[in-house]
Amino acid sequence: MARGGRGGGRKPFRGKGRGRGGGGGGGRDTRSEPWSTIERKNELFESYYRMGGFLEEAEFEEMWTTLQADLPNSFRFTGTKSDALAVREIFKTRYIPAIAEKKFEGKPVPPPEAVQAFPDELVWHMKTHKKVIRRHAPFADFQKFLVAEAASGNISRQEVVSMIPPHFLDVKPGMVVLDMCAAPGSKSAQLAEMIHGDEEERVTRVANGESVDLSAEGDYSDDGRSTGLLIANDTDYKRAGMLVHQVKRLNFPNLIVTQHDASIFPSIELPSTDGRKKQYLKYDRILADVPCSGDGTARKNPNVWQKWTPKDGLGLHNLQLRILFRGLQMLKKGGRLVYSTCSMNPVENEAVVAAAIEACGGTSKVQLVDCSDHLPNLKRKPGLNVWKVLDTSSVSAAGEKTAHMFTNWEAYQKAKAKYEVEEPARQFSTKITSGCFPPIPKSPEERIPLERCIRVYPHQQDTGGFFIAIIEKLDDIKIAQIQNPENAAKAQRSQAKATTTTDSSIPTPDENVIEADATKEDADNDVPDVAGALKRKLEEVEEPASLKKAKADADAAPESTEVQTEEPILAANGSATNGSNTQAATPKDARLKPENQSQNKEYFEYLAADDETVASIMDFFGISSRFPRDRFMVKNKEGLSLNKIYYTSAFAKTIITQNKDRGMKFIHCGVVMFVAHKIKDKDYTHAPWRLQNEGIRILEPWASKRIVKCDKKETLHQLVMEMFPKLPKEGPTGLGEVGDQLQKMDIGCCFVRVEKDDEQGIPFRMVLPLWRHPGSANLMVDKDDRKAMLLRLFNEKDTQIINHVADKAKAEADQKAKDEEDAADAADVKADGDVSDGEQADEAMIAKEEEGDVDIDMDGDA
Ligand SMILES: C[S@@+](CC[C@H](N)C(=O)[O-])C[C@H]1O[C@@H](n2cnc3c(N)ncnc32)[C@H](O)[C@@H]1O
Repeated sequence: MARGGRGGGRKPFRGKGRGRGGGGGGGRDTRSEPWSTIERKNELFESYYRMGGFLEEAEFEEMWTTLQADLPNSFRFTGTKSDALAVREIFKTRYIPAIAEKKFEGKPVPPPEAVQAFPDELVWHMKTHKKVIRRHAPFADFQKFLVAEAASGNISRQEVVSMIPPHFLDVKPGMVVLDMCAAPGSKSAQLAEMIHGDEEERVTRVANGESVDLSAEGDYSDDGRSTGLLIANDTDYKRAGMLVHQVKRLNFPNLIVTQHDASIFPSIELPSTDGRKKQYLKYDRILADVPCSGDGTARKNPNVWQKWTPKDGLGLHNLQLRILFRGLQMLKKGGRLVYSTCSMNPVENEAVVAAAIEACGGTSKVQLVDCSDHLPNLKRKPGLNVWKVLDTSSVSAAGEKTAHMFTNWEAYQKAKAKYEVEEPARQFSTKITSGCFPPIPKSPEERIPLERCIRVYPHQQDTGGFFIAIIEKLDDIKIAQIQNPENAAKAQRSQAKATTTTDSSIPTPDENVIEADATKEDADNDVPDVAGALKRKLEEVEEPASLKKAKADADAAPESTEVQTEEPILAANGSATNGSNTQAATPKDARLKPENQSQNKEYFEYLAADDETVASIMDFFGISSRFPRDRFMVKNKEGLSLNKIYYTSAFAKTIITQNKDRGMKFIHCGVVMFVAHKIKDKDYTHAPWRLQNEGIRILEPWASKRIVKCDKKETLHQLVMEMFPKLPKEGPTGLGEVGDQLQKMDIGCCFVRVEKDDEQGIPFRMVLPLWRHPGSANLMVDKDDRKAMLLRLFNEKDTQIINHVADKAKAEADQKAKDEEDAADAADVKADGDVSDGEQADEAMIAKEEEGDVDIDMDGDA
């Protein structure tokens, strides 16, 4: 990835305020109690999974014990494969042997281990107890490395199971990918890496005039650059903000972030090819990592233990179905969609997949892909073909709840209808639809092979629980109306009533109903043995085979109705046309108007290809004319190059330009490439713009001027450790080969190139921006990133960064304070008030300087 120089980049996301790291979007962790004190018990939750036919008894016990245990920490090495492998190697050779030697209370301490499910040892987990980590130096060192590399973006802490779905999407560079529910963005990051591929290496070779196969392993036809695009979307305002924060650090110009309800995700318009007919974007790959109850995250989420009810899953089924269906609509023919949840509940999983396939017109239109040979080391279980639906009912909102387990739709309807006659006040969930139950195929050919879905249970490889379905689109699908459960409930009631009066085989409530005292309060406190009650009393509602068969035909008809061929959800004038889910979508949501964008609008204005500012920057750095000049963008309404200039891929530009006035909520796009450097005397340089860590690697292969080579590791060490080292006009600089080159260079920004050098222990190529001042030079890398570089490259943990300018400023401030002190009555004046906070003053000043907010002293000599 175009990560600026492997040391730089913006202040990265440090995980604060994160939701579940790629886990579910359902109940979030809002705990105030310490996790260790949370009682990992919920009778209803346990009963459902114990008795629902998921696992054999012995295996269930193993699964349940694992689910109650803490989750190991896990992380993956990120970025392009070669960079990720290089950082992994540092980690393996430097930290693992030291940890492996340690003993705690006489026993060997388990070191971090590579997770075998993933290739190339790029994913690791660690089960070591905090107590041990705190007490042992090798762990503390490793922890420091982990934190520094996570901050620099070379390591991403992510749950193991959350890393699985992108692996099954089979993304290639050049593909157009939509991540429908993307926040906080850990899977988007994986997808971006896949779309990016080994772009940098190819671009460098193309720029050097080498002949390169630009179609091998993906589409790199844009002079070695990947032509693909990732659209990462989330409907939630706050979480979308987190998503932007997370993806910004990827420095990926082929990325757009949107904020829409995925179930009515707008159709994105493409430029017309014949001048008349409108065309809409279809995706090669779609990830639908939908909001879910998150019961697979129980190992780190107390809400699951404290609040789980069957209504969580039932309440989400319809939204999940609508999101999946919309995804399938927008998928290209031949394209692949991965549907995933961090729930183990079939109502949110197999039921959603089956209902969506039926709504699409069956397995001739969309089909589950058998991926049993992919990620062969991933332990998994097949998807379910049979399951039960658990519901609770009560006679009043706060009243005692009764649990019911239904095996099919008819049984549910009959039981409910009977209650309506005998106990009308009893309330069932309004969310149960026929789609919550296992599908009944009309014929063997139409059977949906749900066993191709993938279930990952916690005990299999010491993770959370997860579900993945890989779906391929075989043919175009018509738009269907997916019923809203509230509306469906009315229809169900009348239908069920009719059935009640004619069907003598209706079981009595006693046969159907689990008379468990599972009141909400009880579930939280001293719950009676519901599992026991279930075992003793449960007689699931099964219909006689004859009745089942007689009804199969009627039942197999999808509850959706085909209404018309596909039309865009968002028309050119911003008003909604008929979408897949017009019943369920509020018209207000769908009818986005262009004006809606005026509030909190992000502006994306592209500069003309012959923009004078861009031309002067290109000239200053000697950028080849092959580098595209029409992809630079600014983010102000007037389209002026004032402070920052961003760069996007060609396709991102096409999408933004074509759709920004159609009501699309684009909330992020573009990698910051240049920042205006506000200097006192602009005559010093004709391009007072700074290169940015974020975009530097995109530009550097095409540059022929302002390049400084750093060949020696000790010079690199000095540049990293010292901010604003002196650069005398002549004579020895003390900055090695870099100083010699800088002496001959005018004021302004330049590229510092550091080539990979195994002998010297430089594990990968780096490109860093440096500002050459009149009397000093400074790498434009912030303090934290400098520290991370010192640790990564030189194994230095505690080296202090020297800041010559700040030291000078502090010395001056100290002097001023002292002068004031001398001048004042020594007994009354405390002179260190304002100026004693040297560190703070330094930080503020450097931060301002790095942001370009202050005028730099052009004599900048330290
Ligand atoms: C399971 S989380 C996604 C995790 C994410 N894929 C990752 O790996 O970091 C589900 C996300 O769906 C979002 N969401 C909920 N309802 C949505 C909707 N109707 N449309 C789009 N996103 C939605 C939630 O805000 C939440 O961020």
